[in-house]
Amino acid sequence: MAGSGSAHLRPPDEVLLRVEDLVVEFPAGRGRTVRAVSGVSFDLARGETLGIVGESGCGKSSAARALVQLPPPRSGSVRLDGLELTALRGESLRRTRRRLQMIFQDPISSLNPRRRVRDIVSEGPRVWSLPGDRVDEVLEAVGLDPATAAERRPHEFSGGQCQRISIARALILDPEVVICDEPVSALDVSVQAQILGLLEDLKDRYRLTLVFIAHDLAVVKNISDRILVMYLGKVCELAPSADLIGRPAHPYTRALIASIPGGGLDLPPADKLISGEPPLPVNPPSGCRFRTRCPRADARCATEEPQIRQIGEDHWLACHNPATLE
Ligand SMILES: Nc1ncnc2c1ncn2[C@@H]1O[C@H](COP(=O)(O)OP(=O)(O)OP(=O)(O)O)[C@@H](O)[C@H]1O
Repeated sequence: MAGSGSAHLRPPDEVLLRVEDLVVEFPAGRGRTVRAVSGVSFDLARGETLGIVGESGCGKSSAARALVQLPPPRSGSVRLDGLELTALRGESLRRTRRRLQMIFQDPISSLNPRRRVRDIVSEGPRVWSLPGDRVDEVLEAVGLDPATAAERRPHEFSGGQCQRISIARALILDPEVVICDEPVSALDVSVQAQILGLLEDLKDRYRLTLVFIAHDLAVVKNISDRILVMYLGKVCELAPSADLIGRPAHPYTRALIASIPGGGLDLPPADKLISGEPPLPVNPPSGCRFRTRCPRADARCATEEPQIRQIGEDHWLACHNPATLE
């Protein structure tokens, strides 16, 4: 049975990955802890792409890493096909982790500069004792010519090509879920579109389920089936992509959309929808965490934390004073 912060979760048998009440904490000096992720829940059906968006520091990467238990969350549940990952240790955790692969923001620094592409891509299968003879296949799948690319080293490639190599390195392990943490943020805009297109193709070809993290809503809006908006470690809003972009209800989601050039909605300028800087996660505001920057905040927002509730078909919101687009 889902808790009050998990009302938006689908029944376990309908989902491949189910994350419930995830809490991630880090030491923050002087005996304090920072709660980077504070009770986040979401799920993914097999073959679905979930976009997770929010400003830098809202806890997206911490949530992503907690899915693969690196490090394990402080509390909460992460279930892959019914298997509780937080209960696994040692070899069984290692084996299960192969099924969830991550792709990171900075492709160049995540590749060992001294090794040839063939060795980089085949390292995973060696470690996992899997057949490593798919190097050519996965290089071809990510749009690199195996005959020329496999014997070269990362510095001979552009940023976009290095990201293709990172994707090949993940694909060769035959993952079910690929967690993409800001995979195009370091790339030129034209290259971003190519990598996004590639991920969509690979998703169909290899029947992948994707978690796609970005600070920029414009990046996730076309690739995601559903989008989850996070603010200061909490879920603000979750809805199918077109619904979230077309009918945003949370003041923070509206501010994110207003900052997309040509966002398509008749919204006030972003600086009228959000003010100031995000508070420090070590000392979050009482009640609704967004209230200190929110033009719609009232007294209730300071005292009562909004719980997630349904406002439309599969559209979920945590806000006392949502906006509607008339
Ligand atoms: N290893 C760590 N030690 C201490 N604090 C951390 C650590 N990792 C993250 N944090 C803190 O947790 C909060 C969330 O960070 P996180 O990187 O998850 O956010 P993010 O939304 O992914 O941002 P970014 O896109 O900048 O990485 C921040 O306040 C950050 O300083």
